[in-house]
Amino acid sequence: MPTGAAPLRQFAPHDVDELTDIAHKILAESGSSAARPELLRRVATAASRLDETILHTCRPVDTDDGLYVLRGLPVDDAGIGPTPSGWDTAGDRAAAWDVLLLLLAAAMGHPIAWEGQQEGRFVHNIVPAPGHEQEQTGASSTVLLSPHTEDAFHPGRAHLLLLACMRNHDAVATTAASIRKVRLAADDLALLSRPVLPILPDDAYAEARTFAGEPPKVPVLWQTQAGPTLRYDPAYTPLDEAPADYRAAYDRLTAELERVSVAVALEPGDVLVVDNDLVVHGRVPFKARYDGTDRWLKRASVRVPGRRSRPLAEADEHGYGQAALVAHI
Ligand SMILES: O=C(O)CCC(=O)C(=O)O
Ligand SMILES: [Fe+2]
Repeated sequence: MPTGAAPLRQFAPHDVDELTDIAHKILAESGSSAARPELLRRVATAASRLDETILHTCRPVDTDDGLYVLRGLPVDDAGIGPTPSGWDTAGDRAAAWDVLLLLLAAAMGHPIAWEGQQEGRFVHNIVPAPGHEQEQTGASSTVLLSPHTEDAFHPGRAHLLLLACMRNHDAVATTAASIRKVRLAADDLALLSRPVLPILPDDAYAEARTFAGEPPKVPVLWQTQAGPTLRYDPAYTPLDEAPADYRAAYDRLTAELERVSVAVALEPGDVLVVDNDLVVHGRVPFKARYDGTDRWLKRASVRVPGRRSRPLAEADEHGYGQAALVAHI
């Protein structure tokens, strides 16, 4: 089974019909999947009336894997048209899936967007883009996208990340590693729970990268009643500024995350739901085709109201001037 060790949650056929019918209806009423307030309101109303069995399938992660795959929703490969050559040309392509993903997101919490990323869209298109092959962003391909917490630099980052697969002919895997499977010595846990280094904004946020304020130092690990959570993005963490013992502990965490990492090769219609407090995700390297048949994911981010999985001190962080737009429902 290509999803590796990811727990699979299958939608029943009549749940699939309900979700796709609602998505098409909302899209027809709204004319476009661009998330205007009216569309978000329609999605919220529809999400609040979803069938109990759908809500049960979309329940929070309930294993130490920290993730699951939703399966059963259809993708019409011919109908969605060619894979766009970049997020900026995606526009309304596969728009019914934008609505579908928002509907699932709204069933789990509040969908969020970022003013500074993909023009404030609530559903991002993740496709390999010419000229970006080597970046540490979703647009890359030839490099390993190293494991990271999504939007780790920001206190308003998502609690859940939803990755929906439109197309993946080469079965390119998303990687995922859960902190709940990691084994570390008590000394390492203690050291990594101290605020020693900042996490800087990633390359997807051009404006935040020029922010003048002092970068806040943040802990990598945090203990909650349910177990540890993490905030980790080595590609944007200035590790050479830390003392040697801290760096060594960080390296041991990295090695452990590698040890427990699973590869999830999404199939069209799969929706990978990742708990962003438990799991770091990445992507294996691949060769982009640039012929309209490339791998194509859609991504939504969710905040879960009332969750206590993070240090209270995060409330004082400036977030590098970036604001999360929350679709309050
Ligand atoms: O391409 C993937 O599988 C994951 C990319 C990624 O890190 C993201 O979309 O946040
Ligand atoms: Fe990511």
